[in-house]
Amino acid sequence: MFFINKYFGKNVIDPEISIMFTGIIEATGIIKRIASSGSNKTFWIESDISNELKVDQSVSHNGVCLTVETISGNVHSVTAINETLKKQILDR
Ligand SMILES: Cc1nc2c(=O)[nH]c(=O)nc-2n(C[C@H](O)[C@H](O)[C@H](O)CO)c1C
Repeated sequence: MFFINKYFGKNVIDPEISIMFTGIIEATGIIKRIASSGSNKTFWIESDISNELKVDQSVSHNGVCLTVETISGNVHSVTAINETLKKQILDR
């Protein structure tokens, strides 16, 4: 599940406690599919706000800003490059 915010959010990572997302959470999304292409990963996410998004819009997912690539009904897709996957918590 992703926490989705159309604006910038911030992840606060405390290994003793867990991971807390700070910022206004506009929606939660369910990951419907993940596909790898080289070291990149594309996520298809179903959410109540997916159909309000625009292609090329920067949307925060668990505090990580990702660019919307496709929108189909209530599912949108984003791709995280390896650099992002290494630094962030998207695929854990
Ligand atoms: C707008 C945006 N879009 C993407 C994206 O589509 N895919 C991606 O992997 N990274 C993007 N980034 C950068 C990340 O939010 C993040 O700040 C950097 O990868 C550093 O961890 C940004 C800022």
